[in-house]
Amino acid sequence: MQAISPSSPLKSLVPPRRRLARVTPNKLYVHCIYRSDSVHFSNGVGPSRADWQSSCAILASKVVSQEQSGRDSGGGGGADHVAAVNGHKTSMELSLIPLNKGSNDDGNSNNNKPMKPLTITDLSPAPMHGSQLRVAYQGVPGAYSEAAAGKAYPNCEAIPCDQFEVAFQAVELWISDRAVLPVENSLGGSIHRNYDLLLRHRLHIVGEVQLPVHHCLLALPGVRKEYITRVISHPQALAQCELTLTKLGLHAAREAVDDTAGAAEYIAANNLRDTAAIASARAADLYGLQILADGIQDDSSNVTRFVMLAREPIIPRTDRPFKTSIVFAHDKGTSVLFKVLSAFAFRNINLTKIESRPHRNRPIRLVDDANVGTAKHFEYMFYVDFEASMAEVRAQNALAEVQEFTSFLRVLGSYPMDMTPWCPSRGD
Ligand SMILES: O=C(O)C(=O)C[C@]1(C(=O)O)C=C[C@@H](O)C=C1
Repeated sequence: MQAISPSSPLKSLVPPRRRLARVTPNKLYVHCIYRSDSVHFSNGVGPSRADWQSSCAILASKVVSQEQSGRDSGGGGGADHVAAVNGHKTSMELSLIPLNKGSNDDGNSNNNKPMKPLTITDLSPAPMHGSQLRVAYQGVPGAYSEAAAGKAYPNCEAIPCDQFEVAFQAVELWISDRAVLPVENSLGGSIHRNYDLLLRHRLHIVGEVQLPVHHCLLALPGVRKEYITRVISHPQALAQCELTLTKLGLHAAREAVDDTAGAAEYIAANNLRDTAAIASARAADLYGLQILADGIQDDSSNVTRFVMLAREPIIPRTDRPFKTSIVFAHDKGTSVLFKVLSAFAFRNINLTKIESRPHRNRPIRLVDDANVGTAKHFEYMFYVDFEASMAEVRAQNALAEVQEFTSFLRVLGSYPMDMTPWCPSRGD
């Protein structure tokens, strides 16, 4: 992986008004896997389930034809599979593979010969500016996000950005091909800011990586622990090392900065002899700091999960384990969350994560009760990750059912799960 200059992370790229893609309340957004844009349906009277179904029809038709042949040959299947047809039982009419009406290079007519089927690479286009994939991340070189970019795309050009939002913009404005974004850590929990940004922007999750995070306490050469009055780092890193810092006998003030490596760079640039940074060993190398303490995370199996974002979704597959991430807001009614979750449980779809965030556009729901007055509930956006590919009929049916109980539903992405063996190690 090649990193670009430490001193110049990308800064905000467009005026704020253009930056924000607002989510309209009470609208149903469902992402159609085969399109670059999102399908946008009104959630008023009329189209609801049927709309979502037709947006998935192309996908369903392919899967159903496979399912059908499996069943015909005694391959099993059930009610779930049949329902997935979404009224498009004649699946072939929706085939994605166009017929080539022209001639081939020899001048021979090849009418009605199917062209080569589309592959993942067709829909996940290679960069236009050369062979190297450009991957935006928040922070400066030496940040864990840069390491995650390298794990996800080993030969990429990593592009530092000063904020998470800038990493999104870098992809949207074609400065970068992908963004890598931390979403949760085993000690610190969810990175809420990024959940909110996933909703505000229209990028697609195309992959995930889990990165063991191994923190070091860094200071200028010659500085001893006793001189340290301040420890600076990313808030997540400070939280991940809270207990160990105390155990080390450091009674220093904690101060949050934008990223771990940026903290190291700041100490070096300002020759701060009373300040230490929590960052990676690679950051120590890059900025000429010494390691005062190694492996200071409160748990040795500290791990951060990152997602990769792109302008286009990838085609979901069934030949390897996939995960799908969705976000929804529930509709009126009782036991809605229970009903939504059971749509997955009934189909044996494992949920790996559920997260709720305030519904910014509609923060409060009023529930009138003649006897006791008006109850005010908070409204939420629910983010759910589940272990299935959107190419699976059971996943399509689960979402069709979820849609009945939700006022808003969007598929953030269906992507291969990170299946690399788990080995807590130096995460730098
Ligand atoms: O500051 C960095 O080095 C980052 O890449 C950010 C970040 C985060 O946001 O969680 C990434 C991984 C670690 O959990 C700590 C910090």
